[in-house]
Amino acid sequence: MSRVTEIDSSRLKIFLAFQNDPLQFVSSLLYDGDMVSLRSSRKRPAYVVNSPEFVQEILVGKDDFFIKGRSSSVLSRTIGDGLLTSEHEKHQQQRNYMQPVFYKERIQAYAETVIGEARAFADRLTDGQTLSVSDEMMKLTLTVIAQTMFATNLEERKSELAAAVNDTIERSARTLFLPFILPLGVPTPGNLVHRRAIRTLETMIYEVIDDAFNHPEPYRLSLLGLLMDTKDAQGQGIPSDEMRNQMMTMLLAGHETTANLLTWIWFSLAENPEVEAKFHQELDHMDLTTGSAMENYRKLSYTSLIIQEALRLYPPAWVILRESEREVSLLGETFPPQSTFLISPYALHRNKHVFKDPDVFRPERFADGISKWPRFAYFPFGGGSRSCIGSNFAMMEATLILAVIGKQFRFRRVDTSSVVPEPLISLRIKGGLTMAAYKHG
Ligand code: HEM
Repeated sequence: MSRVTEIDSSRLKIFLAFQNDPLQFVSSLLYDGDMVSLRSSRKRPAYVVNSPEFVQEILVGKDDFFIKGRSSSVLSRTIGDGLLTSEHEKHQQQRNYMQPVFYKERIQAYAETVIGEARAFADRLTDGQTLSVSDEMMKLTLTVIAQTMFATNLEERKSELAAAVNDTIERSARTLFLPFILPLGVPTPGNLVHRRAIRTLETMIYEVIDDAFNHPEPYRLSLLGLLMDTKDAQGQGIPSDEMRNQMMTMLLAGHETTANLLTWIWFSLAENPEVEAKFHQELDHMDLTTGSAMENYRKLSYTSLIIQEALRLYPPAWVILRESEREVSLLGETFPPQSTFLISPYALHRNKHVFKDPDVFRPERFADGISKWPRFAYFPFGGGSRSCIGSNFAMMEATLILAVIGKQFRFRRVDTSSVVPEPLISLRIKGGLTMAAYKHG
């Protein structure tokens, strides 16, 4: 019997349902079969993948049959050919030269920066202050990325650059699932906003690259320093437009994801006082001002469970897209070239047959590890050759930011409006999240 089922609806209805509410759409198909065909065009069929086995086959087993396809074309309008968007040998080559930025020793040094920035943020907060937690987390993670990856202090340009990153992400997300992609050169209002945002980011990036060539020493241990030192077999260095692409990649991939995750966590802690109490109990027993940042990070075991649970319920990368380049056989089923596969961690992480009470925020479910679930039932950082290169960095960053701020403050919502997830490039809270900060301890 085929493991591919066909959805019982017209193409137009499917298209509209997806456009209207992508999360609801993918979730509604979760129990309709291991792989659900969307009855899209015969030439370019599309499928929603529901079974961890198929996910593993696509991301790992048969990964060389697939490219990122549409998601790459949309993002490359901003990033160019960077690690997130490049394909084939070029991707492999870029992954090899970028990997050392994420070596353990480097992460240790970044951890000190994270602690410093989180502490500066907490020191500025006052008891009873109302703030946009979503905006503040964006600015905080942007500062961290700029310091660790580009050895650059953004200071007063933080808000402008955060807004520019936001614009590029919003414009890219709005384009991702449109029936056709209008070239960026067409002067629609949306494209003009997008182009302006790219210019803002590029100006900062090229200023930093110029400065790094003139005064290399301060940049030596950053991504930029690594890019400047990298040579190919012929002794050729990386051209500055490729450096620009990799820096743009880090701005887009490495800051919004973590900021959204943190925002979801502050929301979840406020909604789940028992979890919040255990979180504070862990922090009360720790002195984050002594010992190395990395040592402290390793001791924050309950905080780490909270993060894993938030990554389950609110995975920033809510969808992973793949397109087959040629005919491919997956677990005995054959799919034609140019088939699109929609893999949604958001939907799969809520499978009631895998996770008991899937909608409940319960960090303890991770206490004895994840090996009790099928592989790829839980995969917030993707998998295979395209898995997240920054996953260790992200876990360290989120843990230390939560701990440093959580040691002094708790947050409460200031209104009762419902919190709605918004699936852009990464999963946000629609309209942001405003909360009040209260000092404790
Ligand atoms: C909670 C935070 C994060 C989450 C949930 C996340 C998730 C992901 C996922 C699922 C992928 C794979 C996408 C695919 O297969 O199509 C990915 C790729 C990537 N991520 Fe992350 N990410 C996070 C943070 C970061 C950070 C902090 C950085 C950099 C400092 C980063 C850099 C990248 C890059 C460069 C890629 C592309 C890797 C490649 O294709 O070789 N991410 N991320």
